[in-house]
Amino acid sequence: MNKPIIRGLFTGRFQPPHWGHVWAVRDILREVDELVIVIGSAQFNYIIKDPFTVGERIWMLREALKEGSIDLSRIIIVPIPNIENNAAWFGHLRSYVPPFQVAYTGNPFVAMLLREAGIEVRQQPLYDREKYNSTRIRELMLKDNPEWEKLVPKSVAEIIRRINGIERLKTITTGEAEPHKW
Ligand SMILES: Nc1ncnc2c1ncn2[C@@H]1O[C@H](COP(=O)(O)OP(=O)(O)OP(=O)(O)O)[C@@H](O)[C@H]1O
Ligand SMILES: NC(=O)c1ccc[n+]([C@@H]2O[C@H](COP(=O)(O)O)[C@@H](O)[C@H]2O)c1
Repeated sequence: MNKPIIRGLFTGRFQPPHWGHVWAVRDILREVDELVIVIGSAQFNYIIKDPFTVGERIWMLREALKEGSIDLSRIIIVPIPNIENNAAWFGHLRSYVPPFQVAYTGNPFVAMLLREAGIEVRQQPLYDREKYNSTRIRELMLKDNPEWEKLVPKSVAEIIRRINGIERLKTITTGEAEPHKW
Protein backbone atom coordinates (compact mmCIF):
# COMPACT_ATOMS: atom_id res chain seq x y z
CA MET A 1 0.00 0.00 0.00
CA ASN A 2 1.30 3.48 -0.88
CA LYS A 3 1.95 5.87 2.01
CA PRO A 4 -1.12 8.14 2.45
CA ILE A 5 -0.50 11.65 1.21
CA ILE A 6 -0.67 14.65 3.52
CA ARG A 7 -2.86 17.41 2.12
CA GLY A 8 -2.72 20.96 3.48
CA LEU A 9 -5.09 23.91 3.16
CA PHE A 10 -4.16 27.58 2.71
CA THR A 11 -6.77 30.35 2.51
CA GLY A 12 -6.68 33.89 1.20
CA ARG A 13 -8.53 36.34 -1.03
CA PHE A 14 -5.56 37.01 -3.35
CA GLN A 15 -6.63 40.57 -4.26
CA PRO A 16 -4.05 40.39 -5.90
CA PRO A 17 -1.57 37.54 -5.25
CA HIS A 18 1.87 38.82 -4.17
CA TRP A 19 5.34 37.37 -3.49
CA GLY A 20 4.45 36.78 0.19
CA HIS A 21 1.76 34.31 -0.95
CA VAL A 22 4.15 32.55 -3.35
CA TRP A 23 6.89 32.18 -0.72
CA ALA A 24 4.30 30.96 1.82
CA VAL A 25 3.13 28.26 -0.62
CA ARG A 26 6.74 27.25 -1.34
CA ASP A 27 7.36 26.85 2.43
CA ILE A 28 4.13 24.93 3.06
CA LEU A 29 4.95 22.49 0.24
CA ARG A 30 8.03 21.43 2.24
CA GLU A 31 5.63 20.02 4.86
CA VAL A 32 2.76 18.60 2.79
CA ASP A 33 2.44 16.55 -0.40
CA GLU A 34 -0.47 18.51 -1.86
CA LEU A 35 -1.88 21.92 -1.05
CA VAL A 36 -5.45 23.09 -1.46
CA ILE A 37 -5.44 26.85 -1.95
CA VAL A 38 -8.83 28.30 -1.14
CA ILE A 39 -9.67 31.56 -2.85
CA GLY A 40 -12.19 32.98 -0.41
CA SER A 41 -14.75 35.74 -0.90
CA ALA A 42 -15.21 34.23 -4.35
CA GLN A 43 -18.48 36.02 -5.10
CA PHE A 44 -16.99 39.47 -4.54
CA ASN A 45 -15.45 41.64 -7.24
CA TYR A 46 -15.46 45.28 -8.42
CA ILE A 47 -15.41 46.52 -4.80
CA ILE A 48 -12.50 48.30 -3.11
CA LYS A 49 -11.43 45.37 -0.89
CA ASP A 50 -12.10 42.81 -3.63
CA PRO A 51 -11.51 44.42 -7.03
CA PHE A 52 -10.72 41.27 -9.03
CA THR A 53 -13.10 38.50 -10.02
CA VAL A 54 -12.39 35.02 -8.79
CA GLY A 55 -11.58 33.98 -12.38
CA GLU A 56 -8.97 36.72 -12.60
CA ARG A 57 -7.57 35.68 -9.21
CA ILE A 58 -7.26 32.03 -10.32
CA TRP A 59 -5.46 33.20 -13.47
CA MET A 60 -3.08 35.49 -11.51
CA LEU A 61 -2.41 32.95 -8.79
CA ARG A 62 -1.50 30.17 -11.24
CA GLU A 63 0.87 32.47 -13.14
CA ALA A 64 2.38 33.74 -9.86
CA LEU A 65 3.02 30.19 -8.65
CA LYS A 66 4.54 29.19 -12.01
CA GLU A 67 6.81 32.21 -11.87
CA GLY A 68 7.86 31.12 -8.36
CA SER A 69 8.75 27.65 -9.78
CA ILE A 70 5.98 25.97 -7.78
CA ASP A 71 4.94 22.56 -9.10
CA LEU A 72 1.28 23.12 -10.04
CA SER A 73 0.62 19.36 -10.05
CA ARG A 74 0.78 19.60 -6.23
CA ILE A 75 -1.68 22.51 -6.07
CA ILE A 76 -5.49 22.41 -6.10
CA ILE A 77 -7.09 25.87 -6.36
CA VAL A 78 -10.67 26.02 -5.06
CA PRO A 79 -12.80 29.18 -5.14
CA ILE A 80 -15.30 29.41 -2.27
CA PRO A 81 -18.00 32.06 -1.78
CA ASN A 82 -18.48 33.45 1.72
CA ILE A 83 -21.57 32.67 3.76
CA GLU A 84 -23.22 34.79 6.45
CA ASN A 85 -23.17 32.08 9.12
CA ASN A 86 -19.59 31.88 10.43
CA ALA A 87 -20.40 28.93 12.69
CA ALA A 88 -21.43 26.94 9.61
CA TRP A 89 -18.36 27.99 7.57
CA PHE A 90 -16.28 24.90 8.24
CA GLY A 91 -18.99 22.54 6.91
CA HIS A 92 -19.40 24.81 3.89
CA LEU A 93 -15.62 24.82 3.28
CA ARG A 94 -15.36 21.04 3.71
CA SER A 95 -18.01 20.50 1.04
CA TYR A 96 -15.85 22.34 -1.53
CA VAL A 97 -12.43 20.76 -0.95
CA PRO A 98 -10.85 17.32 -0.92
CA PRO A 99 -9.98 15.97 2.58
CA PHE A 100 -7.07 17.77 4.25
CA GLN A 101 -5.11 17.13 7.44
CA VAL A 102 -3.58 20.49 8.31
CA ALA A 103 -4.39 24.14 7.63
CA TYR A 104 -2.03 27.09 7.32
CA THR A 105 -3.16 30.63 8.00
CA GLY A 106 -1.96 33.89 9.45
CA ASN A 107 -5.54 35.02 10.05
CA PRO A 108 -6.48 34.46 13.75
CA PHE A 109 -10.23 34.40 12.99
CA VAL A 110 -9.85 31.69 10.35
CA ALA A 111 -7.46 29.80 12.69
CA MET A 112 -10.09 29.91 15.46
CA LEU A 113 -12.87 28.54 13.22
CA LEU A 114 -10.62 25.74 11.95
CA ARG A 115 -9.30 24.77 15.42
CA GLU A 116 -12.84 24.69 16.81
CA ALA A 117 -13.65 22.20 14.04
CA GLY A 118 -10.77 20.01 15.22
CA ILE A 119 -8.30 20.88 12.44
CA GLU A 120 -4.59 21.23 13.18
CA VAL A 121 -3.61 24.82 12.32
CA ARG A 122 -0.05 25.89 11.63
CA GLN A 123 1.35 29.34 10.96
CA GLN A 124 3.51 29.46 7.84
CA PRO A 125 6.44 31.92 7.91
CA LEU A 126 5.37 35.50 7.18
CA TYR A 127 7.53 37.60 4.86
CA ASP A 128 7.72 41.31 5.66
CA ARG A 129 3.95 41.65 6.21
CA GLU A 130 4.21 45.45 6.42
CA LYS A 131 5.40 45.47 2.83
CA TYR A 132 3.94 42.34 1.24
CA ASN A 133 0.20 42.59 1.76
CA SER A 134 -2.52 43.10 -0.82
CA THR A 135 -4.11 46.08 0.96
CA ARG A 136 -0.85 48.01 0.59
CA ILE A 137 -0.52 46.91 -3.03
CA ARG A 138 -4.03 48.21 -3.81
CA GLU A 139 -3.20 51.49 -2.04
CA LEU A 140 0.03 51.93 -4.05
CA MET A 141 -1.86 51.23 -7.29
CA LEU A 142 -4.42 53.89 -6.42
CA LYS A 143 -1.65 56.41 -5.79
CA ASP A 144 0.03 55.55 -9.12
CA ASN A 145 3.10 54.53 -7.11
CA PRO A 146 5.00 51.99 -9.27
CA GLU A 147 6.46 50.36 -6.10
CA TRP A 148 3.54 47.89 -6.20
CA GLU A 149 5.07 46.14 -9.20
CA LYS A 150 8.05 44.99 -7.10
CA LEU A 151 5.72 43.27 -4.64
CA VAL A 152 4.01 40.97 -7.16
CA PRO A 153 5.36 38.53 -9.76
CA LYS A 154 5.83 40.11 -13.19
CA SER A 155 3.09 37.88 -14.62
CA VAL A 156 0.61 39.30 -12.09
CA ALA A 157 1.53 42.90 -12.97
CA GLU A 158 1.08 42.01 -16.65
CA ILE A 159 -2.40 40.54 -16.08
CA ILE A 160 -3.42 43.60 -14.04
CA ARG A 161 -2.33 45.79 -16.95
CA ARG A 162 -4.21 43.64 -19.47
CA ILE A 163 -7.46 43.86 -17.53
CA ASN A 164 -7.01 47.61 -16.79
CA GLY A 165 -6.91 46.76 -13.10
CA ILE A 166 -5.64 50.13 -11.89
CA GLU A 167 -8.29 52.01 -13.84
CA ARG A 168 -10.89 49.66 -12.37
CA LEU A 169 -9.66 50.28 -8.84
CA LYS A 170 -9.75 54.04 -9.35
CA THR A 171 -13.26 53.95 -10.80
CA ILE A 172 -14.54 51.80 -7.94
CA THR A 173 -12.92 54.12 -5.39
CA THR A 174 -14.46 57.26 -6.82
CA GLY A 175 -17.86 55.59 -6.62
CA GLU A 176 -18.54 55.69 -10.34
CA ALA A 177 -19.01 51.93 -10.41
CA GLU A 178 -21.62 51.76 -7.65
CA PRO A 179 -23.99 48.95 -8.59
CA HIS A 180 -27.16 50.23 -10.25
CA LYS A 181 -30.47 49.08 -8.82
CA TRP A 182 -32.32 47.35 -11.62
N1 LIG B 1 3.88 38.55 3.41
C1 LIG B 1 3.34 37.35 3.62
N2 LIG B 1 4.11 36.27 3.92
C2 LIG B 1 3.54 35.08 4.14
N3 LIG B 1 2.23 34.82 4.13
C3 LIG B 1 1.42 35.86 3.85
C4 LIG B 1 1.93 37.16 3.56
N4 LIG B 1 0.87 37.98 3.30
C5 LIG B 1 -0.24 37.22 3.42
N5 LIG B 1 0.08 35.95 3.76
C6 LIG B 1 -0.84 34.86 4.05
O1 LIG B 1 -1.87 34.84 3.06
C7 LIG B 1 -3.14 34.58 3.69
C8 LIG B 1 -4.07 35.76 3.47
O2 LIG B 1 -4.22 35.99 2.12
P1 LIG B 1 -4.78 37.39 1.65
O3 LIG B 1 -5.06 37.24 0.21
O4 LIG B 1 -5.88 37.84 2.52
O5 LIG B 1 -3.48 38.32 1.82
P2 LIG B 1 -3.29 39.77 2.37
O6 LIG B 1 -2.02 40.24 1.78
O7 LIG B 1 -3.40 39.77 3.87
O8 LIG B 1 -4.52 40.55 1.72
P3 LIG B 1 -5.39 41.84 2.18
O9 LIG B 1 -4.40 42.87 2.64
O10 LIG B 1 -6.17 42.18 0.97
O11 LIG B 1 -6.27 41.37 3.32
C9 LIG B 1 -2.91 34.46 5.19
O12 LIG B 1 -2.79 33.10 5.56
C10 LIG B 1 -1.59 35.15 5.36
O13 LIG B 1 -0.89 34.62 6.48
N1 LIG C 1 -18.32 33.00 6.90
C1 LIG C 1 -17.48 32.89 5.90
O1 LIG C 1 -17.84 32.76 4.74
C2 LIG C 1 -16.00 32.94 6.18
C3 LIG C 1 -15.46 32.71 7.43
C4 LIG C 1 -14.08 32.76 7.55
C5 LIG C 1 -13.28 33.05 6.46
N2 LIG C 1 -13.87 33.27 5.26
C6 LIG C 1 -13.09 33.62 4.07
O2 LIG C 1 -11.92 32.87 3.97
C7 LIG C 1 -10.91 33.70 3.44
C8 LIG C 1 -9.81 33.79 4.46
O3 LIG C 1 -8.77 34.47 3.94
P1 LIG C 1 -7.88 35.51 4.74
O4 LIG C 1 -6.88 34.67 5.44
O5 LIG C 1 -7.35 36.33 3.68
O6 LIG C 1 -8.79 36.30 5.63
C9 LIG C 1 -11.53 35.08 3.18
O7 LIG C 1 -12.01 35.14 1.85
C10 LIG C 1 -12.68 35.08 4.13
O8 LIG C 1 -13.75 35.93 3.72
C11 LIG C 1 -15.20 33.21 5.09
